[in-house]
Amino acid sequence: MQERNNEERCSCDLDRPLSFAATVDLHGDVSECCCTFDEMERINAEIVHPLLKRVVATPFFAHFKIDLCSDCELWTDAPLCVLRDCGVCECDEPPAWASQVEWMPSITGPDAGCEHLDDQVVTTVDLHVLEEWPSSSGLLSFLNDDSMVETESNHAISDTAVVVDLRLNPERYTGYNGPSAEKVWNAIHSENCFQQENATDGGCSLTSDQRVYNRILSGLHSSISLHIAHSYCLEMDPNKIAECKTWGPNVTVALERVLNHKDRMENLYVAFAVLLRAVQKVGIAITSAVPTEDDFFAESLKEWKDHLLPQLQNMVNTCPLMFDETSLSLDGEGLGNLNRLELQRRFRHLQQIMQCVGCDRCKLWGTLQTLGIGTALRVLLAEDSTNEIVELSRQEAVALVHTLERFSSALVYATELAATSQEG
Ligand SMILES: Cc1cc2nc3c(=O)[nH]c(=O)nc-3n(C[C@H](O)[C@H](O)[C@H](O)COP(=O)(O)OP(=O)(O)OC[C@H]3O[C@@H](n4cnc5c(N)ncnc54)[C@H](O)[C@@H]3O)c2cc1C
Repeated sequence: MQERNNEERCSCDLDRPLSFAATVDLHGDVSECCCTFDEMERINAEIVHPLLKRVVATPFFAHFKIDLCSDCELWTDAPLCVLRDCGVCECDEPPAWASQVEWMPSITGPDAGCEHLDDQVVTTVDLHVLEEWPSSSGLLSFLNDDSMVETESNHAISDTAVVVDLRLNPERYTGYNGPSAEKVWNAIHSENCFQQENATDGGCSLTSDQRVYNRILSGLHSSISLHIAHSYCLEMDPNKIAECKTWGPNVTVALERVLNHKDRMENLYVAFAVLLRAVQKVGIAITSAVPTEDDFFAESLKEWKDHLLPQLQNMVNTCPLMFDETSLSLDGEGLGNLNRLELQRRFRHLQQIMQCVGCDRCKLWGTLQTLGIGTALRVLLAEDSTNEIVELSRQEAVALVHTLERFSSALVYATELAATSQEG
């Protein structure tokens, strides 16, 4: 990580006395970043979060394609779900663009081979995604020698993949827990994350890139926990099987899982900073991923291009970076030396782990955010010196923006839940 002098440091002069971070004893610069907790919190609350919410509510950014039927290849899974909300609602009315699909699966309606989906199923395929996938060789392919991170653009779309409307499938409490969830989180933290080895000098043996990688995944976990705490089932419906009657915030869950753990909170800030920097850096590619001649996406393009993107670009000029990707450079010092194949291997493993999530709704959001994180690292690790132009597939653009929105919302929820706990 390059040291910045005082002039280069973040100094967004936003006049609002809000500091949730201070209330949970987080002061000064966020680790691995070049911004304080306070600055990051304010920028998110005042600029980024309100605009992101508008962007992800539009049709382009609200649709994501996923294969919920993929099997867990790593172990035999025994999921435990208590709510119907574990399921994913697919689009009842497929969006107009979905009707242009050239390829259709042989079975319409519920897929016989997919036990996860018991709602009415519309097995449509996103033509835009299909178009981008096979032509991904023209993109930054992470499977060739220059590759670093394998992302979805390297994978073929499976026959059982479905388009889902994320607005109908909010990330919230589903009741997924027990050994299945435990095993997934354990695989993420104890196998996929870089493990600390005892350094001879007794110090930290992880390099900066390894620490950032670990922090992003821990930040993802914090974000998921805060979304659960923010939309928790407070009372089950006694008249219906496995349905929730009353939804609301659960402060105890927020405190126990995240707010009382400074490291988990800090890692959420790091994850937010990394994703924000990636979205800033690749803004033009996100614009390019939105079809321009399709009226269905006009609002999506407008919200992104006319509102959020200019603000993000403005922030680059007026407020120095929150995260400096040169600290991740593969040619730099420290973990810059991270082996490209090793990073690729870890992401492939992470994708496999997400296939083992035993609840459809959780799998949807876990998979989307894995792709968002992978895309962010791909963007930040692209070598500027070669003037590499990063292109994003539809899926990557949606996942990247949505993952930033998840982390951004989680920071806001943390503030709200902490305030509620102090009131009580
Ligand atoms: C990918 C994925 C998505 C999920 N999505 C949902 C969902 O949408 N809705 C839902 O209700 N449930 C979801 N779950 C389940 C949920 O995350 C919890 O596993 C479950 O609620 C049980 O929580 P727990 O209290 O046992 O702790 P868990 O959250 O399962 O944590 C397990 C252990 O991980 C460690 N840990 C916790 N937080 C962090 C952190 N931030 N950084 C590092 N280590 C940490 C702690 O040692 C903790 O004991 C998901 C699980 C996974 C794996």
